Order: sequence, then C-alpha cells, then structure tokens
Amino acid sequence: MLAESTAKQTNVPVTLDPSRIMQFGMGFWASKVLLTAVKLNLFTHLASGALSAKGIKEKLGLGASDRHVYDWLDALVSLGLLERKGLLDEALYSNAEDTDFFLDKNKRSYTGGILEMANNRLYKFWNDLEDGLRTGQPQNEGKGKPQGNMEFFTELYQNEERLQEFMDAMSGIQAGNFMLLVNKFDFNTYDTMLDVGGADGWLSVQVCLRHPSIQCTTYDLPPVKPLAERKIAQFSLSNRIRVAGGDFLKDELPKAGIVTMGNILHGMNEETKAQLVKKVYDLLPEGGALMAIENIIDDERRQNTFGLLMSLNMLIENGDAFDYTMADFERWTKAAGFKRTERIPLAGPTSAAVAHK
Ligand SMILES: Nc1ncnc2c1ncn2[C@@H]1O[C@H](CSCC[C@H]([NH3+])C(=O)O)[C@@H](O)[C@H]1O
Repeated sequence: MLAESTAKQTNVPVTLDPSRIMQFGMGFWASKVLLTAVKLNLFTHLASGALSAKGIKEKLGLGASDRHVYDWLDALVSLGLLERKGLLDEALYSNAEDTDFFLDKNKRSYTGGILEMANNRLYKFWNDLEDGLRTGQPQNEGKGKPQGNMEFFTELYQNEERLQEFMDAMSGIQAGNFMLLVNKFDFNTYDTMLDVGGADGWLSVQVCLRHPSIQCTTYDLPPVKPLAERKIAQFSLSNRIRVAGGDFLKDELPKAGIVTMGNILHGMNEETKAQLVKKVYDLLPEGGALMAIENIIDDERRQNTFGLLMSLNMLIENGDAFDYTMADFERWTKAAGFKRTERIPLAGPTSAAVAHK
C-alpha cells in the first residue's frame, strides 16, 4: 500500500504546479512588505522625488543591514509597487504611478487609511481566524467579552487616534466607489438624502459636490459628529449637509427621499439586517430608495473573493454578521415591501444595491 502511494507521488503530472498554493499561503509576507512601507510613509517620502536605498534608510531611520533594506525595496519593485533605476548602492527608487496616486499621504486620493488599519488592527486579529471559525465569536479588541453586532465601535471610539484611524480607513476603502457612484446615479432626483452610518460624511460631500440641489443628513454615533463637521466645513458644505448623532438601531431616523448605507448592513446578522431594512422602508416616501454600497458577492459565490473575505472580516469584527449577494438583498428588501432592485457596479469588488419603494 505504502509502495503504491509512494509510486503515485513520484509520478506527479507536469501540469500541476504548487506556485498558487505558495503565493496565497505565504501571502502574508507580501502583505507585510506593503503594510510596513505604508506605515513607514515610504511612498509619501518618494512622492517628493526618487531616493537611493541609503537615503531611504536615513529618512526612515532604519537600522537593518543595507542588504535587507535592498531586499525590502526590491521586493516592492518586484511586486510592481516601486520603480528602480540602477542596482543596489547605485539604485534610485521611485513610486510606481498607481502607488504615487493612492499611497502618498499628501494627495486627496490617498487610500492607505484602510491599509494602516489593516496593519495596526486587522493583521493581528486575522491570526485568530481559526478561533473565529471554531467559536463563531469576534476576534477583535473585544475578543472574549460579550459583544453584539457593531458594538466594537463603542470600545474603539474611546481612543481618539483609533476613531480617526477608522474614519480614514472607511474613507480610503470607499473613495473610488463614491466618486464613481455620484457619476453613475442621479441623486438629484431626490430632494433629500440620509446617509446612515455616514462616518465622516464623505459620501454626502461627494454627492453634494456633484449634484447641486440635494440636501443631505449624515448620521452616525455621537463621537463621530465633530469629525464629520470638520470634514464638511473643509468643503464649505455645512449649509447643505446636516450632521446628526444617534444610534440607528435604537433611535428614530430622520426622513429622506433616499437612504444610503455604505458598509453597514454587512455588519449585522440576518435578523438585524431585516429590521434595519424595514425601518428604512417605513421612513421612505413612495418612490423613495434604499441604497447599500458594499462588496456585494456574486450570486454563484465564485468570483468576488474580496467580498467573501470581507464577510470573514465581519466574523472577526462582529461575530454572526456577514456580506451577502444581490439575491439576498432582493429577498430582504422585497420582504420589507420594496418593489424592485438594481445593482450598480462600482470600483472593483463593490456595488451599489438599490431597492425602490
Ligand atoms: N448603532 C449605530 N448607530 C449609528 N452609527 C453606527 C452604529 N454602529 C456603527 N455605526 C457607524 O457605522 C459606520 C460603519 S463603517 C461605514 C462607514 C461609511 N458608511 C462607509 O461606507 O465608508 C461607522 O462610521 C460607525 O460609527
């Protein structure tokens, strides 16, 4: 028996290749190479001009050997995130075009907030995915304490720095989606918009900049209010965007023609999702709409890897919460009374799922 299986093993078909398995299995190496570069502001430094490895070592205060600094930088070159002219001590490093656009902190297009949070929080929490799968319990800073869906915010927001980091992470991950959305969907057909869980008001800002007459309310937990007020003032939109503080599960919500929710429904279990959908249905007028902007998973659950992984991230953050397909969204919204749904594809794995009353 043993001899037969050994014989089979040596007869490996040439078409089989372990490189994909290794790429994903050791994917945390590449992940940390990038996350560390973001944390050390490498791309922001390089946005002002190309630097040698020696120059980078000095600017970043690195104590590793020259060889390991070359390895780190050249790994980023091999991943397509940096460009390089010359080799080793004669090399000059600069940002690749997309890295320069998305990872320079001084540009408005900076999306590194989500990567900063990935480095500071999610990376270590994901080490406990196994515990999450075994127990169904959250694995974030509240691990081991009783916590319901979306309750981790209370603990997170006690720390100003973490609050700001979370806001920047949200704006970072949604920036491209919101910019596309305001060009693909005519918000001006509604007089008023309510953004539930609107964080620092970024969606309302984008909507108002693009659509001249709509009035918005951005609604979030009270500690978030000052951050939203600050952001909205930066764009001189305080006359068009109201900032409201409260708990969208417990408190009454303001009425509006369209209610948006970016990455909100996925933070809840099925029962709470259905309750919130119904609550929104009841406050909308006839002809009103609910829009969820999320990493909607394809109905066959084969394509949208990011959406599936985001759903596991909801296990890590919220326990029994999960991301969902358009078929799920249609089922929940029809049960609440909505007439029809549509899906608007946005950047990469994200879509806007819209339900019309
Ligand atoms: N019970 C609650 N009531 C109001 N806001 C909440 C509640 N629970 C969580 N939030 C907020 O919901 C947001 C989820 S993160 C999503 C933020 C934003 N809509 C986006 O698409 O990027 C955070 O800003 C939380 O502060």
